[in-house]
Amino acid sequence: MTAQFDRIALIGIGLIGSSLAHDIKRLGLAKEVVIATRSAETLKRAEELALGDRYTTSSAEAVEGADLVIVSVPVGASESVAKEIAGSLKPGAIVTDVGSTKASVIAQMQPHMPPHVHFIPGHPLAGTEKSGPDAGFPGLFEGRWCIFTPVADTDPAALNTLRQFWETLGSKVDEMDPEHHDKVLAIVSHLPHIIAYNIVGTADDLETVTESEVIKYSASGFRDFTRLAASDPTMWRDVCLHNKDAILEMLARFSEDLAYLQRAIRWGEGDKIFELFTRTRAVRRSIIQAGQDVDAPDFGRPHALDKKP
Ligand SMILES: NC(=O)C1=CN([C@@H]2O[C@H](COP(=O)(O)OP(=O)(O)OC[C@H]3O[C@@H](n4cnc5c(N)ncnc54)[C@H](O)[C@@H]3O)[C@@H](O)[C@H]2O)C=CC1
Ligand SMILES: O=C(O)C(=O)Cc1ccc(O)cc1
Repeated sequence: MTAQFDRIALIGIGLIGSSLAHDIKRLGLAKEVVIATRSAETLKRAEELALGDRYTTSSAEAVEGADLVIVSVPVGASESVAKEIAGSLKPGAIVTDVGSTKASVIAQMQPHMPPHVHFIPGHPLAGTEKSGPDAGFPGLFEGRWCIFTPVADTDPAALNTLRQFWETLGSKVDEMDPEHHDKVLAIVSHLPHIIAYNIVGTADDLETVTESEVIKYSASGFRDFTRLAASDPTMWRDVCLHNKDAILEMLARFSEDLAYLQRAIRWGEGDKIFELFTRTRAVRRSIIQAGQDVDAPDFGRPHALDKKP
């Protein structure tokens, strides 16, 4: 297969950047891959893992002559990266990102993008709780959604090129407006992580009361939460701060529904409890029927929220 790109620059080489590097190499998608990351230590590790062809701690240097630039850094670092690369981007380059929140990333990056490049925000709905260059692996994006949230007047040819790139990695591509993306992801991804961080934090506080029995007897339900709660603190702090409105809206709704369940338990209203648990069981069945692998990290159908009243 002939390389789709002459030079790809990967800015940030953690779980997502390194998974992209593995796939780009495996599938021969670029003649050259240039890797940039802030810390010299991470860069050295990326080189040891032979993730690219050239390595630099300067994002500006990395993007020189690149026809595709993929920014894979915590969303709070988007503006500083955009500022750093803006003056070095090649005319006609496609600049994309993989951030878990979209409206904030657009607000941080778009103002710095020169008119001669194609800025196309994106978000692969694929990942794990691990981070850093050792965490990446080939095939992470296979069978997963990648959502684009294009800005006004996006060049259809550039959009198509980026779509082909993700499809070559095995992803299914969808488009949404950024605000809708942020609402959907708040409920299907951000809230589950926040709930996990919270319940594991509560259990940890209770450790002294329960004499370490929380950890000793942790059953699979709790263990599932600890996986999510082991996710990268910087990345998830940034998600919370950069999707604040949608997360607070969903948390308010969640708290209301929790209060309903709490009340039903207090008053012994078994019918209400049974009805809710039956309804939620059906959700998992419909995810399986839709062809989603529910045992792997996944987010179900991107438009699930549309069905809510
Ligand atoms: N972890 C996951 O499961 C998923 C993460 N994402 C998004 O992908 C992005 C990257 O996440 P991960 O790869 O998991 O994080 P990570 O923590 O594994 O890697 C982040 C990388 O960015 C680098 N970095 C941080 N600030 C930088 C800066 N100013 N300039 C250059 N490099 C910088 C770090 O050195 C590191 O190499 C985040 O925006 C996250 O929201 C999207 C889908 C899934
Ligand atoms: O590990 C998991 O279960 C995840 O949820 C991974 C993940 C985290 C953040 C994203 O924006 C997309 C995927």
